Amino acid sequence: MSLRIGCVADDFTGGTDVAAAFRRAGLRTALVFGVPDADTALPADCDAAVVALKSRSAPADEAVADSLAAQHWLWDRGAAQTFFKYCSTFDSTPAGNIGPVTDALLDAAGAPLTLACPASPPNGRTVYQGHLFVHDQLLSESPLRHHPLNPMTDSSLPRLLAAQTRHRVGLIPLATVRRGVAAVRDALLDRRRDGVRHVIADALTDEDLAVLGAAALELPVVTGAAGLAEGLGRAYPATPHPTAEPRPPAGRAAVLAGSCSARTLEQIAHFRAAGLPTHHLDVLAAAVGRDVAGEALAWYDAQDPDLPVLVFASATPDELAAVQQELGVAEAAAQVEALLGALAVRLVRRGTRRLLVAGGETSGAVTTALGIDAVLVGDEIDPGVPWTHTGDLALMLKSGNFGAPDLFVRALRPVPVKEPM
Ligand SMILES: Nc1ncnc2c1ncn2[C@@H]1O[C@H](COP(=O)(O)OP(=O)(O)OP(=O)(O)O)[C@@H](O)[C@H]1O
Ligand SMILES: O=C(O)[C@@H](O)C(=O)CO
Repeated sequence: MSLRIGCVADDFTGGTDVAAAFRRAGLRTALVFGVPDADTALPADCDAAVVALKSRSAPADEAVADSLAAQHWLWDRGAAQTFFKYCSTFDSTPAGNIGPVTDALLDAAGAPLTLACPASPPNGRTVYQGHLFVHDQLLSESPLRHHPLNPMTDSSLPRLLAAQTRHRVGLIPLATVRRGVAAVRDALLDRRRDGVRHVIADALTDEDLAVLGAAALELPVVTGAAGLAEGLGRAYPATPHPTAEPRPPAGRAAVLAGSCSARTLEQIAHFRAAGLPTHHLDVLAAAVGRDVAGEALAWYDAQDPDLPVLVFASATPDELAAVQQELGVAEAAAQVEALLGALAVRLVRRGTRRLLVAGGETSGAVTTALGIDAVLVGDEIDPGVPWTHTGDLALMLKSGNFGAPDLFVRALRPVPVKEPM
């Protein structure tokens, strides 16, 4: 069976988030890491595939080239429709690549226009009169105004997008969305007659996104975050799947954390408070040649194999600043990513079968070190945080701020071993 929908996501954990949304909508979904090639094999019998790139902060020409390569690969596997997934907080700058990538995907598809909506109501992201809200605050008044890479100081999506494309940008307001699918389709035709290429739509709820998804079913290119992906996925007629869903295997369980976000730090504290074993990686010691990975492995070998373990480099803002001051930001990140990647390989060799990785960059380092290029998306444990499967390994890639504080403990509970009949 060939794919029905293909998705290009601009980062790894965003890819995981959107893949979970397609699966929630009833589509059997694969997640592919990095630009795939002819040898990249998809799990059998998938309706949707998400190619997760690392293009969010990349220069526009590089992001365009990678996104087009992914789109062609997805077309070759039957995906007639392309969904471009960016962050629900529209992370980008005036020199950003959301506009250029969307224009390139539209040009390649020969499509006149696209529907765009980054709303993700379960995460508090809504769009009203073209303005993006984060919970009860405008984007530009939310903590995202201080984002280290892309400070978001404007909430107007039409203005943000107009700065990134030479084409016309328009809006479908909430009143039209609330009139239903036919009204949105009519509005799309009107905007097309007016020469608009990027049609931003308001949405406050999952029901609004279901209306938009149904109205966008025939568009070759649709863009947004996980909310619209789920709406679109629900508009596809259900198909039966002969292949059984994989379950997380029994076997040792471990967390590798490189994310320093507040939520990850809470999750680590919760794991420790639950009495489960944790081990801290000393990044400065690794930088001066101490065998920090070897020490971590010796620690792992000494633990009760029935308990999940957690190995972390994650640091508080003050600790992080001190390490970065000593090593430089890039060198510090490279040390951490090399350590966690090498550890992932050695833990899996020693029998870890459920591996939870915290952090987008960290996830990239771990999947690369493990040589994993595609996984099948399985049970979602918290919104946007599913188990994924490859061979006899279950992998969970967690975005820094995703998941409840007790996620690590809940996700890594022992898997009941089936009684023999
Ligand atoms: N102790 C440390 N010292 C210096 N750098 C660290 C340390 N711990 C982690 N890092 C670096 O911090 C960065 C964390 O980014 P990562 O993307 O993994 O997490 P995140 O930003 O919380 O997640 P997301 O991208 O999903 O929001 C990584 O590059 C990691 O190598
Ligand atoms: O859309 C979101 O907020 C997330 O999937 C994400 O992209 C976080 O980096």
